[in-house]
Amino acid sequence: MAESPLITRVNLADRSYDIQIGSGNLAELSSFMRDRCQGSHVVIVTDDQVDPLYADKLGDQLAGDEWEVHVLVVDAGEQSKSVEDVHELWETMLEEGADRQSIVLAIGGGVVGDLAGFAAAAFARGLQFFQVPTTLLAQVDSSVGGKVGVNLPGAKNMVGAFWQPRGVLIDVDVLATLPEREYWAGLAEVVKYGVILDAEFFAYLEQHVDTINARDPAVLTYVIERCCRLKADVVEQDECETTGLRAVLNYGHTFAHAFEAASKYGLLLHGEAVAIGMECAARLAHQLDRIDDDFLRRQTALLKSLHLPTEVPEFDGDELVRIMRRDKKADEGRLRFVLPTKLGHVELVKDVRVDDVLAALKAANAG
Ligand SMILES: NC(=O)c1ccc[n+]([C@@H]2O[C@H](COP(=O)([O-])OP(=O)(O)OC[C@H]3O[C@@H](n4cnc5c(N)ncnc54)[C@H](O)[C@@H]3O)[C@@H](O)[C@H]2O)c1
Ligand SMILES: O=C(O)C(=O)C[C@@H](O)[C@H](O)[C@H](O)COP(=O)(O)O
Ligand SMILES: [Zn+2]
Repeated sequence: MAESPLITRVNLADRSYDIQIGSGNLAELSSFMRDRCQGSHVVIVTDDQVDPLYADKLGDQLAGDEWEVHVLVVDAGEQSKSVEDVHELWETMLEEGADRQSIVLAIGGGVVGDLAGFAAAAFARGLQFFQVPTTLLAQVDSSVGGKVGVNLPGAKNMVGAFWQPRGVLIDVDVLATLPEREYWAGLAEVVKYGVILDAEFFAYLEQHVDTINARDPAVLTYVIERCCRLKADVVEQDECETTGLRAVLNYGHTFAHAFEAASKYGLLLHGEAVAIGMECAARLAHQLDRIDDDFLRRQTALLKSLHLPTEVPEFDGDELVRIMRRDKKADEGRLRFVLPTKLGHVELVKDVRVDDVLAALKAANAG
């Protein structure tokens, strides 16, 4: 018999919600939603790869349980996280009769979650929203915490909102169909959680590399639950990144977002960019005498053992720095980076010198 799902709660006053993690629990989607929202009109947003695998059947499940269902399908991939795509979603939602009582349900990876969440946040000034994340990255990170939005060509996630879901339903079974590259990319955010918040979890990852690479369901369930809990603890204390605490979740992302925008979102997956970004951030911290050789060695080794890249592709360093100045953490154009001091602890560091950033980019490739 399947084990009962785990539930972890994100406590945010009247915006609190459950993250349910289980195996085979997508069968309970209808009751999961019914217990947590008003209304009966559901707009499912998914992509053209997840639709035939999961969203189509989940739509049938909901329709069979007396929900009125519309399924909106975008092209798979980062290019769909655009102003044009969200505009098209809004137009279609209007045509399909969506109103303030409608519910937006994202079924897919982080692209679908961020896009659908932003469509929900702004349509009629805010619709109820649920997440069914189907990539590892979305299960450990993007479906939790309420950051939703789209990219501009020159700046990642530049237009968006904080809009919490009513609930997040995670079924680890769906990871069985995830292509290897996408699975590995999700592991970058997993490693991030160990580095920024939990040295013991980092050591657990080091000790379980083989079972993680084999997608062992019990190990994955533990990993997903731990990441969701670590993220929820941060989000509960700084929901809208106002005190600076939430910025710790951005470790490696100042570099990562610059790589993604510089390559027009077409070269690296987000998780791959984060892995390289963490390597660069660690190199930067090492240059600034904030971490020792052992930290650097362990982070690089773990990333590599999980099939993640650590070398920076051919980019113009000055162009990367220009993009980094638009990072949402930048302070009037002055660069700020999340840098570690030891495994399990990072800090937001201001006034980092451009020469040090350029040197870190070079050092990532020298190691
Ligand atoms: N909001 C946040 O807090 C947050 C956090 C981290 C990342 N993100 C964002 O998430 C995005 C990346 O998300 P992603 O890595 O999930 O990429 P993605 O959404 O593009 O999904 C990756 C690919 O896997 C396919 N796929 C999804 N589930 C599948 C399954 N179960 N089986 C087979 N194929 C499947 C998709 O069709 C897609 O082609 C980026 O835009 C990033 O900025 C947001
Ligand atoms: O939830 C957060 O906060 C994060 O920073 C998580 C990141 O993994 C994620 O990529 C996020 O979308 C980055 O946000 P941004 O504000 O830097 O665009
Ligand atoms: Zn990320």
